[in-house]
Amino acid sequence: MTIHYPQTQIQETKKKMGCHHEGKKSPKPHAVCIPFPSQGHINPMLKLSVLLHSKGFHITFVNSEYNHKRLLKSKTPFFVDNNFQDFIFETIPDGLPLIDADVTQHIPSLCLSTKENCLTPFRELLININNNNSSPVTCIIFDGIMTFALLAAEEIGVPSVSFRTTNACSFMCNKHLPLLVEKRILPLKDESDMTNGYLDTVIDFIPSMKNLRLREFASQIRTTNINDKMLNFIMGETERASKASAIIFHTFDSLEFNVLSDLSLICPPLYTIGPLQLLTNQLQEKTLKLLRANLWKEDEDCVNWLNSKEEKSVVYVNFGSITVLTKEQLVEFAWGLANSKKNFFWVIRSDAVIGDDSIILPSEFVAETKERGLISRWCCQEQVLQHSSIGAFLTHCGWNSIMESIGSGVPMICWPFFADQHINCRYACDEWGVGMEIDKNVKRDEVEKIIREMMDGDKGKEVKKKASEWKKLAEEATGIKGSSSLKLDKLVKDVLLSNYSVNQ
Ligand SMILES: O=c1ccn([C@@H]2O[C@H](COP(=O)(O)OP(=O)(O)O[C@H]3O[C@H](CO)[C@@H](O)[C@H](O)[C@H]3O)[C@@H](O)[C@H]2O)c(=O)[nH]1
Repeated sequence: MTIHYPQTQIQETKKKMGCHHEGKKSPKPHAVCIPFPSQGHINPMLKLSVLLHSKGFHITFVNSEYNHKRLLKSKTPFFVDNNFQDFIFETIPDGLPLIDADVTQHIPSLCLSTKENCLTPFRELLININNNNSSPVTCIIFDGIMTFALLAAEEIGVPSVSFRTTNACSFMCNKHLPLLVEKRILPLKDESDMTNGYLDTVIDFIPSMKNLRLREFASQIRTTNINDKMLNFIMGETERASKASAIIFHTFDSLEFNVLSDLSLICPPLYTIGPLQLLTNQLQEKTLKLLRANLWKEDEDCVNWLNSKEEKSVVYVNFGSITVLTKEQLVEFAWGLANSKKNFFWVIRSDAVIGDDSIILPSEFVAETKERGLISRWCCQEQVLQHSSIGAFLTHCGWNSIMESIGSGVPMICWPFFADQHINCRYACDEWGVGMEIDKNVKRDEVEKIIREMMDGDKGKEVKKKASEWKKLAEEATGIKGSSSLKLDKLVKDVLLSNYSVNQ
């Protein structure tokens, strides 16, 4: 797939920029950062933006109108009354009908809508910035699945960097989807392939990734239709990422060394910058360091409750911002937690259960666990994972959750839900040794058993040891001379300032 840059559009955009930035003296380099408009993408982009701000960049951070309203409503500390110098929030529409509810938008619709509808308002925004702002745009950092931004960057003549908020392994899998199609492994022959063992087909031709199974690839590719929109969306966005000036992965070198080496042969320059929270934690400027963007309102402080619990005695349960559970799954998890007899802190989003507005947990469960269980709607996950009372994290394996857990040395119980979470789970459990997997078809007995094993068993001991080893490596990567810190500096110097210095 090739991108065609319409020359007339490039000229048109430049014409609309009354004052071209070429030759203009720029007081500060100006990075426009545009995340995919969902929580798991906004968080890492915000952290990266804060880091760039600390390196002297003026930042414009572009949210969708829908999310901006929610961020104001959720009263996330420091977001509402932000008046940070040179850190500006702007909005563009995401193209979906506006709804008046704090819910996860339908992700496939959001993917297709941003692709179709966001270029025009984004282009207008860039023109406005360049016409009205004393520091014109000098680079664009766009979410890895928002490649329409490449075109806008080309039109205004600045470098553009793709920021993958998932890991290098999942990108490597996506890169090889066309080969799976060519080998007729995809699409599925018919619906029965979903259940007849076909998804266990071994895929042994992906560089540096051994013994993969088809089910570990992005779940959206499980289709019988070669023209399926999401299959083509993923292949298209992955292919177009190669047109960027560089690609950033939210990871660190030692974690994905082999895959990164092989990817570097077929991609633009790669920059591994993570775990991001370990880098932002080192910043001096407190306000920006604490800048967060919660789409859901945080519940009352859970820290007091955690403070009352013994060290490493609490199982933290959180399935991120997109996962939805059936009522049956919710109840199985509930009884698994109750029967394990361990302390637990469980976050259940207000829109996390299918077909139900309110959370319905059996009253016997509530009575049984009231002394040792806390349930909340949303929390500050980073803070929770760093709390000394947390002994394990029952997670859906969203990549941020894994990076936050690894950075805090917390072992994981893995229950992947969709997208890249299957490959994340596979690597967390089999390659890095920091996780134990729960069967998709969740049953209370298994939940109880795996929690006990993790908290008290021999396998649990091994996994905890690995988790603290990886924490050390993550700290090394983010130390002053660590690979992630050096890569961030190199990205700034070699890519993000390349246009800026030309203008000086
Ligand atoms: O109560 C909560 C729940 C979540 N979070 C934060 O929200 C983010 C959630 O991100 P993630 O763990 O990656 O889960 P998702 O929201 O599901 O993330 C989406 O985006 C990720 C990055 O692209 C992908 O890896 C996932 O598969 C995809 O579902 C993390 O930073 C959490 O710290 C909170 O602060 N409080």
